[in-house]
Amino acid sequence: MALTGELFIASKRVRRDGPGFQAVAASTGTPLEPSFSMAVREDVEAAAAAAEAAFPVYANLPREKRAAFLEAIADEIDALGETLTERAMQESGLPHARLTGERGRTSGQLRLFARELRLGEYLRARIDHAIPDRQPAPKPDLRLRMIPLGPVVVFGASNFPLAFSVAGGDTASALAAGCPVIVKGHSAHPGTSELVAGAIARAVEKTGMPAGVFSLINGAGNEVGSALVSDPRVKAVGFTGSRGGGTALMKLAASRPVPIPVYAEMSSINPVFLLPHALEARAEALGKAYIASLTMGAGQFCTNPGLVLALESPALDRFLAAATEAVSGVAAQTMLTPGILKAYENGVARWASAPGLTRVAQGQEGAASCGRAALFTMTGADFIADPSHAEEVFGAASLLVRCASLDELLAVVSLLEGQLTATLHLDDVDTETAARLLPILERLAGRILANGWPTGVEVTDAQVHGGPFPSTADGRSTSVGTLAIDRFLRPVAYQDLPAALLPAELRDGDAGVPRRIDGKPTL
Ligand SMILES: NC(=O)C1=CN([C@@H]2O[C@H](COP(=O)(O)OP(=O)(O)OC[C@H]3O[C@@H](n4cnc5c(N)ncnc54)[C@H](OP(=O)(O)O)[C@@H]3O)[C@@H](O)[C@H]2O)C=CC1
Ligand SMILES: O=C(O)CCC(=O)C(=O)O
Repeated sequence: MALTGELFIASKRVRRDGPGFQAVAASTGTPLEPSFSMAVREDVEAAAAAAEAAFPVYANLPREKRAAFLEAIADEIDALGETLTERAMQESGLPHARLTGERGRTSGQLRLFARELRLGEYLRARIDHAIPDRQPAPKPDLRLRMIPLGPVVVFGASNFPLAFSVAGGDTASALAAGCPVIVKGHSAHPGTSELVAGAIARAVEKTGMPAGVFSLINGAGNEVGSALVSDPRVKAVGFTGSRGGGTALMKLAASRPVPIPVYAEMSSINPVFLLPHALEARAEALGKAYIASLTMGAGQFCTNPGLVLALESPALDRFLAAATEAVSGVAAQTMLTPGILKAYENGVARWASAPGLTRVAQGQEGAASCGRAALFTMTGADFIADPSHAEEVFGAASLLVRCASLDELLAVVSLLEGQLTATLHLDDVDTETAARLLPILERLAGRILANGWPTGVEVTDAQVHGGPFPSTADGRSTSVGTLAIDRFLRPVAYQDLPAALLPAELRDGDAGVPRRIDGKPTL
């Protein structure tokens, strides 16, 4: 399937003359064909106008039609097979097995949202019947359901070119909610983006969706993304990337005449707690597993274990020895972009020159495009003196904080910012310590794990991939799992409306969706 380098406006390919840009092979820096069009202001305008025109039609389609559309996108992505995986490998430098898995995750989550639409639970349908003779005043008839917000802008993420990009979780959940999507493609993988956009455009045609339900816009610099977030027709934003980028978009969205929500997933260091008995029982195995999680995908996961906390003990020395040995054997790995590599190297250099931090191990040297894993330690007391070292270093570098007591460990935790995850390694005998930590971790993070590692987010109904700022912009939400649909919905109540005007799910009789009627759950 030949790439054309075109944009997609209202599901149609559009070429822009003028300066374009090329992707580069992540491992060699060699430019890749073709040249990609850069969007101009009128493309933003056209995409927003088309999304706005499509919205009332798309939002009011029967849920089954939207479900069939999502499944058609999934089928088209699966059909791209190796063509998609190979281009994503070239552009991202990520390995084949990882991208094959990510392709399956991408089509799988589209199908999961199709199921969510059929279930209809997300509508939160509620009916409170009128009580005309209630004293001292009659009770009105009230009925509630969730409706879509309107056009959504999604920023593709560099580190998940499939599952968090053009047809990733943000797009799948927004389309499921009934919102047209305009994707701002990531400049690191324009070919991958074009292949996936082509799949969506074919699904639009096959299932008869309004064309404006999807656009893909590329453009370097911040101009195109900022113009999209500022457009009055856009009603919400999904973003995965840097803290700087996410907070800039939050400010922009909040300063619009009509502010809109930005669901940005930004930085997280995912603290891991090695509780004493678990550490004593399996220090070496934990040390090895830690480094495997840390270095997966060159550490370019927002869920990677960037901070480990434990109490001083001989078992901690055994853990560190195993982790040190494992890091030393890790080959350098290609990083996503030269910019991300440079930011990683700067972060490691910052840690290496900071008083109180010791670099205890580093991975093997590699090619110029590769990042070297690195492991640092410091004491709890030094961390408390300068908690700025808790800033995310995006890549395979991690910091082990050796604490003199549980109180010191708790003092370190109190200095941490909001996190996507917190992990406990524990045995039965550690339960009391874990119970002390748990309420603190609930306030800190969106997902709490026991005896596992945070990388690799399962896409399910009960997943939360979110957390307090700065891990995300809004800790009340998740960007993975079916609850992600909530970000793009809002409730509307209908008071005393005639049945003929009510949406089908709110009429009396069997509506085929779970509802709460006069306080009682049905179905
Ligand atoms: N926590 C996480 O999940 C992730 C964190 N990162 C962090 O981000 C760093 C850079 O990676 P990258 O993926 O390029 O992330 P960025 O945040 O730099 O960029 C992500 C997207 O947002 C756009 N963007 C960024 N800032 C603005 C702005 N101020 N206004 C409008 N649009 C903006 C970019 O557009 P354009 O390219 O056109 O500028 C790009 O499309 C990494 O080194 C890492 O620290 C990266 C990926 C995931
Ligand atoms: O660990 C995962 O599967 C997801 C990680 C993620 O969301 C990210 O790195 O941006």
